[in-house]
This record gives sequence, structure tokens and C-alpha cells, in this order.
Amino acid sequence: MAKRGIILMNLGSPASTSVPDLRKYLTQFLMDEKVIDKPYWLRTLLVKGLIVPFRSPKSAEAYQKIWWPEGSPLIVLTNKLKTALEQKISDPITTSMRYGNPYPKEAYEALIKDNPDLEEVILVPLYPHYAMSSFETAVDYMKAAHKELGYRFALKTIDPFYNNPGYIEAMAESIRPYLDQDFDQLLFSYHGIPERHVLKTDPTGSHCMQTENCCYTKSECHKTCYRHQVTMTSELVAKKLGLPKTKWQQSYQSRLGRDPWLLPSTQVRLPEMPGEGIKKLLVVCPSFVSDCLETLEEIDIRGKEDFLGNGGESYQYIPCMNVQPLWIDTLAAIIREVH
Ligand SMILES: C=CC1=C(C)c2cc3[nH]c(cc4nc(cc5[nH]c(cc1n2)c(C)c5CCC(=O)O)C(CCC(=O)O)=C4C)c(C)c3C=C
Ligand SMILES: [Fe+2]
Ligand SMILES: [Fe+2]
Repeated sequence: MAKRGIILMNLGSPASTSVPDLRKYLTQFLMDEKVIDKPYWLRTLLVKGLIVPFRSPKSAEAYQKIWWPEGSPLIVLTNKLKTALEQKISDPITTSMRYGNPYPKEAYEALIKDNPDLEEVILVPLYPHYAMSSFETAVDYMKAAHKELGYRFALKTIDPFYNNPGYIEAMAESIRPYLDQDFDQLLFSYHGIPERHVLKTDPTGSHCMQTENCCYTKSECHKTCYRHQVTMTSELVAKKLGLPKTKWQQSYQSRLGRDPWLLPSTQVRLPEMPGEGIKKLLVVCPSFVSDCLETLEEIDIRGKEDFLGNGGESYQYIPCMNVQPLWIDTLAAIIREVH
């Protein structure tokens, strides 16, 4: 019987593409105070009164375009990741989702069922970068459930792996085959977050977003700074691929609401780029390790239409690492390194 278990954790998807399931999913997701960080009364008004009623039918349509016969791509690919990792790691592995299923108790119980003497569980948030709306909420949620359910095993968490040499090499390897084709630029499109979240996770309260170059200036803030971490991923992957600064740029996608979010916005940049002479574009989304709605629908379908409809000549979306062997080896190595 194993002493150690692994939980792979991602964001989660609606149970189906029906509008009622979308309403349920979006309500759970957006009522999370680390996602919409407004006072409870205002969050409730915004989420239940405005966002969920208007967004659910639109999101349902978006999910219908990318849904697979086996289910949500994010869930299917997370399960495939688990299966691939099981070939590399002998410890029992299960999955958990921050919103929807499997929820924490299910994940913990799946591990304990066959391993009642479990001594530790390694939580693997499948996010390369730290954000309060992704990494932090996942970890806090699993820690709270661990405490509440009174488990005796220890709970350990891997760190964001945005600059891990294995992750950088695996990202580079996933991009490399596409560089053989004629292209003007490679766009690194990351999931966006509100600027306020970057300020909130700055433990000094005086570094992040204060100067143009703060992400390049040494600081303890970088441990929890999403903007620094994604910027370093772009820099390191571009360096690994031998791409000069003229051949790539970075932007942020999936904006929600009216608050200022990190800039530049992917949605704004894509239709602008052809007019600037960037006619042949490659796009990669390093904040997602598995393809999902935000890559398959927003980038590969809508982004392509926005770019080609505004004078672009070619547009190539580069899929996430999903179950690429080098990524599986890297993740196995990251997990093995936890002490
Ligand atoms: C990669 C990390 C992610 C961060 C950071 C993040 C922040 C964030 N997201 C929203 C709102 C939505 N995100 C949605 C989908 C979605 N988001 C992530 C990851 C991060 N989000 C993933 C992997 C997915 C895809 C889920 C899937 O089932 O495929 C959605 C739902 C879909 C939609 O209606 O567009 C919303 C809403 C906010 C507000 C936010 C930071 C504050
Ligand atoms: Fe999101
Ligand atoms: Fe920062």
C-alpha cells in the first residue's frame, strides 16, 4: 500500500453544455471571492443578477463548439494526463477540480480507499503561474477541505513552475515544429487577470505595477506575481527557441468585466496586428497545460476569425502540451522533487 498520493488539480468545467449547467458552474466559479474579489453583497449582485444570466447562454454556445463526445476537453485531457503520469510514477494519482467535480472530498477519498495508511498527499495545481484566481484559490480550497475533514496525512503543494527548465523545454518543444513554417511573429497569449489582483498579491505593497520594468527588477514579489511569472515564461521560451524580441510578443486573453485587466489584450491585439505588418501569426497559450474552452474556442476559433478577418494571411494555434512525453517527464520530475 502506498504512503504517498498525488492530486492533479485544475479549474473544472460545467457538467454539460446546457444553460442550467452553465449557470451552476459560473455561479460557483464567479462567487469565489478570489475570482471576483468584491464585497459579498456586490459580488452576489454582479454574479447572480448580471453576469450569470447574460453569460450562461453565450458560454453554453461556446462550449457546444468545442465539447467532445467524451465530455469537456479540459476534464478529458486532465484524465489523460493522469493516465500518462501513472506510467512514470508508482504513487496513486487522482484528479480534483476547483469548480464542479471531482470535488476535494472525492479526490481525497479516492486515494485513501486503497491506501488507508497514506502519510502524505502532493497537490499539483496544474497552473504554471501564480494567481489568486487560479493557483491560490485551488491550494486554499484543498487545504481547507483537508483541515475540515480531519485527515491525518500531510498535504504538500508544488510551487508554480513558470521558470522550471523542464517546463520551458517542454513548452519550447511543443512550439518548435511550428517554427518551420513561414511566420512573422509568435504571440504568447496568457489568461488575463485584473490589475488589482497583481497589486493584491504584492507582499511589499510597493513593487508590482509601479514601474515599466518592475517584472525585470529583482524582488521577493516575484514569488506571487503573475505578471512577472508569465513574462519570464515568454522570455525563457523565446530564448530557448532562439527567437529575437522582434519575432514575438505577449498579451492577455479572456477578460471579464469593466475593471482594468493586464494589458495588452489579446482580443484587441489580434485584429490590430495585420495592420502593423504582422500577417502570419503563430499563437501559443502557456498558462494552460491542457487545452480547454479558452484555447480551443477563444483562440483557435474566435481569435483566428478576428485575425484573418482583419487582413491576416495565416494563423496557427499551437496546442497545449496536453500529454506530450517531455511534459509528462517534466511533471513527474517536479512531483518527485517534493520533499
Ligand atoms: C490559467 C489560469 C487561469 C486564471 C488566472 C483565470 C482567471 C480568471 N478567469 C475568469 C473567468 C473565467 N474563466 C473561464 C474559463 C477558464 N479559466 C481558466 C483558467 C484561468 N482562469 C480555464 C482553464 C478555463 C476553461 C475551463 C473549461 O471548462 O475549459 C470562464 C468560463 C467560461 C466563460 O464563460 O468564458 C470564466 C467566466 C476570471 C474572472 C479570472 C480572474 C479574475
Ligand atoms: Fe479563467
Ligand atoms: Fe510584479
